[in-house]
Order: sequence, then structure tokens, then C-alpha cells
Amino acid sequence: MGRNVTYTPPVGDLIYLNALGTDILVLNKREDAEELLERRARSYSGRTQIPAMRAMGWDTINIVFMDYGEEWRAHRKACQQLLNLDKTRSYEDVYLRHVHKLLERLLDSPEDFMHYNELFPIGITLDALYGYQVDSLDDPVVVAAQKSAEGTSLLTPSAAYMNIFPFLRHIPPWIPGSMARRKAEKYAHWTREMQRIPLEDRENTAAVSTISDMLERKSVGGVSPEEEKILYNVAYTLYGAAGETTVSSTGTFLHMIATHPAVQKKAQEEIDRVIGTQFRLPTFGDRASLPYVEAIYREVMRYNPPGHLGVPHKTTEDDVYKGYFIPKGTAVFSNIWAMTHDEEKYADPHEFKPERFLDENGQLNDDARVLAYGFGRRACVGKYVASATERLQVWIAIVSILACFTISKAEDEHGNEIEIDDEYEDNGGGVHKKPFKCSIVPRSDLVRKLIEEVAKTE
Ligand code: HEM
Repeated sequence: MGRNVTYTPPVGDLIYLNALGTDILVLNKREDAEELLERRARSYSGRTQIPAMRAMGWDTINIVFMDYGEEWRAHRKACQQLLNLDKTRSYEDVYLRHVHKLLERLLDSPEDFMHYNELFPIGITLDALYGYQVDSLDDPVVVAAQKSAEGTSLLTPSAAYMNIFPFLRHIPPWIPGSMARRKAEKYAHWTREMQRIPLEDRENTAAVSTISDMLERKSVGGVSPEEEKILYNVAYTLYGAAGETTVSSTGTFLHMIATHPAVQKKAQEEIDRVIGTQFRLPTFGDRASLPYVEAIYREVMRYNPPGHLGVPHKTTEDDVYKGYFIPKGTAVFSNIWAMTHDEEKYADPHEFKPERFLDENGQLNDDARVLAYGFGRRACVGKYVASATERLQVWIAIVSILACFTISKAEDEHGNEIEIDDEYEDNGGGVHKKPFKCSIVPRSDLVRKLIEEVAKTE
């Protein structure tokens, strides 16, 4: 990925290191990740419990960080019930409403596209889960979530002394020197706010949402306190897990489309053929007829998987693999970036080429697995919402933007194109394209009118 890559190229398929007493294994090959994290999932599905995480309260409320066991199992089951394909279909209207809002915003102030790109998945998740509506990144829930997410900075072994000397977790925050402890307190506060505000300040309590549905069942005695607690935790986790990752993918898409006009043209020709002369906005029903758009989606996820190193799994038993001893408690990282840039699998891996996912007849080939969603029992539960074969928020954003706008490099006051750099940054929640300028204009007057009309009716 050119200059934006912060990792040194893998020197071997398996890399072992010990950082401040923690055994770390990095898997650079897909086959090793499938063998260890999937076929041996029974002993590769834990999560490392970092003291700072406990100090922020994340280990008991955020499914992503929960260790393997009954508590995690109950939460994961609730997530899956919420996000199975049938349920996801029932959220379809929410996705469409929010993607139409995104189109309207891009029409009105295209220069703020990065802001709206960020607002899009946040709006969907808060609406679907809580019935809470957000119109700006200054909304108190969004601010609380951003401040809480800053807590990821405490999760590396060296970021906080308490990760090396766990007893520091119990030292009162006012004792001099317990800086990380104080920070953890602050992040824990914002985490509680992130949970409290959408529950208490839901503007539209009549909106159908996961939480309103649960509260309705609760009012007739149909929900146990345990189920209620799990659902609150699930809603909180999903809100956190869905935002950064989706923003990263749609941001990569906008960057790639602005710099690859031939890809854009081909996609728009395909969309025009499917949608026809009576222009309408795309729907989920169009997906199967748009193989090239699908290939763009897969290439976006390959080119810049939002979490380059996934989320580490922890071994819960000793193991031996390819002659190497892997002790219990090892943090196992899947180097998703290395896997999706493996030259043996993907020729010219640093080039953005959707065609690599098509056969000679222009149909999708069988390279359908999106590695960006991780592996085994801890693989992303949001797959159905984020990707899957039918429904998703990344796909609907890609197809809707392509259908309605021409995206290109912006021009300066002399009419010269402003180059777009390749700089990305990892903010702990995902690898994001750094701010850039581009031109976003509606493809026709018809498109403009349609977006305005749809916006008025929704
Ligand atoms: C572009 C979009 C997304 C990407 C690339 C992504 C990627 C990932 C990855 C790599 C993991 C860790 C997998 C592992 O441990 O091997 C994960 C976990 C998770 N994701 Fe996603 N995700 C995305 C969107 C979503 C969405 C939309 C939701 C929910 C609505 C979601 C919910 C979760 C949850 C709950 C977990 C924790 C699973 C567990 O630890 O048991 N994600 N995701």
C-alpha cells in the first residue's frame, strides 16, 4: 500500500516475540490462521485480559474484549440473535434511510464528505439499536463514544504501568504517579455516558429499535434482569464495533474511487445497465446483478482491511504447531494486512484492482471470503450487517454513491488537479485514510432531483 503502510514486511509465516512478559504470536498466512484460530478454536478463542481494560470496565461489558467463557457465550448468542440474516433484513429500511441522508448531505455540502462518512454508520447503529437520532458528530453520545474510544491508547503493554504491574490498578487515582489509573477512570466515565445518554435521551421513543423492543417486552414481564443486562452490553458493544470499521472501509472506497476513474466508469456503466433509464436509487435487491460493484467492495476490504492486525485471540491451553511450542496465554494476532497482500494469492497486491475478484466472463470468482472480518469463534458478529452475501452498510454506501455522484480529484484556484496522497493512520479502532480533498458532483439533474425528493419524504 505504498507509503501508508506502517508495518515492516513479514519476515516469516509465523513470528514470535515476547513483549514485557507477554508471549505474542503473529500469523502472516491465511492457512495458519485457519488452522489455529478455526480448526483449533477450542483453545484459541480467549482474549488477553489487560489490567487497564479492567480498570475501564471494558472486560465485563464489551464483548470484543471479554475472555472466552460462559459470560462471553451468552453475549455472543444475543449478538447473533440480533444480527442473523432475517433480523438484518428487518433493519433494511433503517440502512436505506441513512444512506439517503448521506446522499443528501453529499449533495448539499460535498466538501464535508469525511464528516458525513463518519456520521453514516454511527447514525445507523444508534437508530437501529436505541431509536436515537444523531445529526452531527457534536452529539453528546458521539462525543462520549469518541472520548471512551481514546481508552484504547491504554491497551498496549507499555502504555500503562498497570499493565506490567497489575496491583497499580487498585491504587487510588489521587496518588501521584498513577496517571494511567486516572486516565482509566476518565475513560470509564465516558463509557458509562456512552451507555446512559442514548437510553435516557431517545428522541423518538416510538421508533422501532432493539432497546425499545426489549423495554416493551420488559413491561409485560418478558425479560429477565440477566437478559436486560446482556442486551444493554450488546447495544453498547455493537455501537462501538460498527462505527470505526465501517468508516474506515467507506473512507478507503472514496479514496480509491477518486484516484481510479476507470474503475468508477466501469461501475457506473454496470449500475446504469441494471437500474435502467428511469433512474431510481439502488436497493439491496440490485446486489446480485452488480458483480463489478461487488468486486469493488471485496477489493476495498482487501486493499485496506480496517484492522490490519485484527483483534488478538488468546490461547487457553498449551499447544504445539509446526514443531513450535505455543504456551497457554499467548496473544495470537492475525496479520490480516499481510494475508490480503500476499503476492502468492494477489498479484500486484498494492494495486487497487477489483478485476482480481472476477472470472474471464466478468462474473465473481470464488474468492468470496472477506478476511477483514477475522477468524473462528471470535470472528466479527457484524458480518451480516457489514458485509455477508446480501445485506450490508458498506455495500449500500458504495453502490449509492457510485450511482449518484462523479468523484474525482479536486482542483485548485488555477484549475490544476490537487493530488491525493496515500497517507493512512491507525487510531486504534481502525486504519483510516487521512483527510483529503476531492470533488463530488451529482451525475445529472435527474439524480439531484431524486435525492431531494427522497429526502423530503423520509
Ligand atoms: C467493515 C466492517 C467491519 C469489520 C472489518 C470488522 C472486523 C472485525 C474483526 C477483525 C473482529 C475481530 C475478529 C477476531 O477476533 O478474529 C471483529 C469483532 C467483532 N465485530 Fe466487527 N467488523 C466490522 C463491522 C462490524 C459491525 C457492523 C458490527 C455490529 C453491528 C460488528 C460487531 C463485532 C463484534 C460484536 C465483535 C466481537 C466478536 C467477539 O469477540 O466474539 N462489527 N470485527
